[in-house]
Amino acid sequence: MFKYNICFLKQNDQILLLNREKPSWMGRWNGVGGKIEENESPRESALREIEEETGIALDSIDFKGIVTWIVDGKLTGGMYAYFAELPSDFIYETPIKTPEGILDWKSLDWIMHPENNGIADIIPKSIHRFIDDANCYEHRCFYENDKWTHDILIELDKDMDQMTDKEKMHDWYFREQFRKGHTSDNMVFALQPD
Ligand SMILES: Nc1nc2c([nH]c(=O)n2[C@H]2C[C@H](O)[C@@H](COP(=O)(O)OP(=O)(O)OP(=O)(O)O)O2)c(=O)[nH]1
Repeated sequence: MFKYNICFLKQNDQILLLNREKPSWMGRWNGVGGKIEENESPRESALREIEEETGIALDSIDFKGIVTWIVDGKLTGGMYAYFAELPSDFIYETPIKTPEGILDWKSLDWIMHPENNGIADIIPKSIHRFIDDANCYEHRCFYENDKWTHDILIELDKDMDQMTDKEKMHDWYFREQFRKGHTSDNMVFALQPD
């Protein structure tokens, strides 16, 4: 249903980030990830994107929920979020220049620094949920006139990750969020068809 995934790989107190060569977040640091291809589940897509962008082949990765974008009151899209902790003795030397951008390990202190303007908005706000919280959330990010305004956190059911059927996932998302009162008649859904 959502078209993208975003993945955070952690080792000790560092996260592997990509300084992006192209939009979105061009020139800024973000997780690795990309577009979900047809006939691919969000998880399969995340594992493929990680391998394509970093060369790291993982067997397992944790689903952490979704990040959605509400732009001028419209739900315009979103991405599935994944997290993996790499063993302390895994050697991955950076920086690495790739066609997607520069890969480098960034410390959590650097990521969380209040004066850091070089990073995708959601990361300092949500990275600790991805790392430390066993629950899954929708991280709903609100933008007005191209500017971030605020975000809200809504707990999700981990089962969402098991749904490979896009229509089922779509129905489930809207039913769950309505049930919990997290959508309202004046919230407009403007997701583009797959
Ligand atoms: N489209 C979009 N992607 C976003 C936003 N915020 C954000 O973190 N992302 C993430 C999701 C993906 O991990 C990444 C965008 O992926 P991409 O367009 O490079 O997809 P891709 O690697 O499959 O690229 P390509 O094959 O089409 O060149 O950025 C946003 O506001 N819009």
